[in-house]
Amino acid sequence: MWRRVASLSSSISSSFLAQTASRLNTWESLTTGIAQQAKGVIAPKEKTPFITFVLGGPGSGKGTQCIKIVETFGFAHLSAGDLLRREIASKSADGAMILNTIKEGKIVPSQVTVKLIQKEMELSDNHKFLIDGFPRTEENRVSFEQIIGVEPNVVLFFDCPEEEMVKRVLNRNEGRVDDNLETIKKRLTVFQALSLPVINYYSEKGKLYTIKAIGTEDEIFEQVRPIFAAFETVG
Ligand SMILES: Nc1ncnc2c1ncn2[C@@H]1O[C@H](COP(=O)(O)OP(=O)(O)O)[C@@H](O)[C@H]1O
Ligand SMILES: O=c1ccn([C@@H]2O[C@H](COP(=O)(O)OP(=O)(O)O)[C@@H](O)[C@H]2O)c(=O)[nH]1
Ligand SMILES: [Mg+2]
Repeated sequence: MWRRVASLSSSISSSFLAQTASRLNTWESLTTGIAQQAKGVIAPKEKTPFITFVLGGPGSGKGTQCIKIVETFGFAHLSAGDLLRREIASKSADGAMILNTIKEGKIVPSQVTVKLIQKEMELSDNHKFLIDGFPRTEENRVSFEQIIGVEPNVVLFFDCPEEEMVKRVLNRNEGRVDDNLETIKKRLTVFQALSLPVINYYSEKGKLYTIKAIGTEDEIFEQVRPIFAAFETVG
């Protein structure tokens, strides 16, 4: 956990601090609380974070492929939808609002989702994060950048035909309140209107990797594998 390095920070030489200053900037907002504990010295994390956003319509196979990426490349998997469902289950203050939003296929306010993601990142021992199903709107994206203070290294887009996504969601069988035809239709409209602009943004930034999300799970993973393999080689 990156908290533990806070106590070491006072013994780190100033030249080391100078060398790592730009890296630390990326962690500044995430580490603010910890930095304050360390007598005003910003606590370095052991490694620069490597962030992947995993995007795609409902049922495009994001979660399924994330499991394979975790197994093969050792990322921490943070599913925004799972974090929100956990809030509902824990009967937190936001639980009822989140449940209604999910049933309607709408998007939960950015601050709520970003706070949950931030907490998970802080608690993780890992520095490689797969953020699954987020950001879903431009507002989500900007909010993450402002609150967390970092941008993704890689953005995966699972590109899947609508009729295939509908078929998969209706067969998902996980007892989800949003896996019904009425909600999925709303979700597809929200995806087109609000999520595609985020995907286009990262395409223009040269960070987008588009995966043709039809075929078997293994066939799809063979498109995903080389993307991360290339980053492993670079170091
Ligand atoms: N390549 C695939 N072919 C057929 N079904 C798939 C494929 N990948 C995932 N599924 C199934 O489709 C459903 C939706 O997949 P999931 O990973 O939950 O998608 P998402 O997280 O994008 O909504 C699940 O029931 C999953 O088992
Ligand atoms: O950043 C997020 C992620 C999810 N959701 C809500 O949670 C639902 C389910 O998201 P999840 O990623 O679990 O769905 P999937 O795409 O995997 O079917 C979405 O339709 C939204 O209502 C949200 O508001 N913000
Ligand atoms: Mg999912």
